[in-house]
Amino acid sequence: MPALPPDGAARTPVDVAVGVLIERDAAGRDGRFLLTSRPEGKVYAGHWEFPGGKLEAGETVEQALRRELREEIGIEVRQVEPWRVEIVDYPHARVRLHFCKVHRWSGEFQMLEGQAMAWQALPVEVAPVLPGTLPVLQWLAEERGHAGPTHRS
Ligand SMILES: Nc1nc2c([nH]c(=O)n2[C@@H]2O[C@H](COP(=O)(O)OP(=O)(O)OP(=O)(O)O)[C@@H](O)[C@H]2O)c(=O)[nH]1
Repeated sequence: MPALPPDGAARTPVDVAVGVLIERDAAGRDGRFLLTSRPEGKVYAGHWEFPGGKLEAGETVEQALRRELREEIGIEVRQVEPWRVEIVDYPHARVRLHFCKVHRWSGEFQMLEGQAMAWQALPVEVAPVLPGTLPVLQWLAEERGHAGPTHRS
């Protein structure tokens, strides 16, 4: 009988679309970015993350991102820029995170799932941050030439 693959390798990743909403200053430079807290009742409740969620059957990353941000924070995304893809192994799931930058959206923010929102710069002040979010803070730090911690430990 063939040996079973180790646990992590056996788990097919779940695709997740994640939006990194970024404000631009008057000179067009990237400024603060939006974090939201995970609502009660979800795994990692209270942890801060970039808003998003799992792709539904047949959806593209962009379609899922538009739907999730409409459902969770009440905005219409106007433009999506695919950025990086990262696989993270959690005890509860293996996820493939499709991080997209979003610079243009419309509508008023509404926290439709009882979350909190916070516009943040580096280092991030809200805590705790979801583990899967930490690489993104590192990428933003590299892009922005930010030295030192990216978040509170
Ligand atoms: N939204 C989001 N999810 C992330 C990030 N980083 C990260 O590891 N994840 C993981 O990706 C998965 C997203 O699932 P979710 O539970 O938010 O998705 P969903 O809104 O479709 O929820 P549901 O399962 O209640 O329908 C979770 O396992 C979450 O831990 C992030 O920055 N943002």
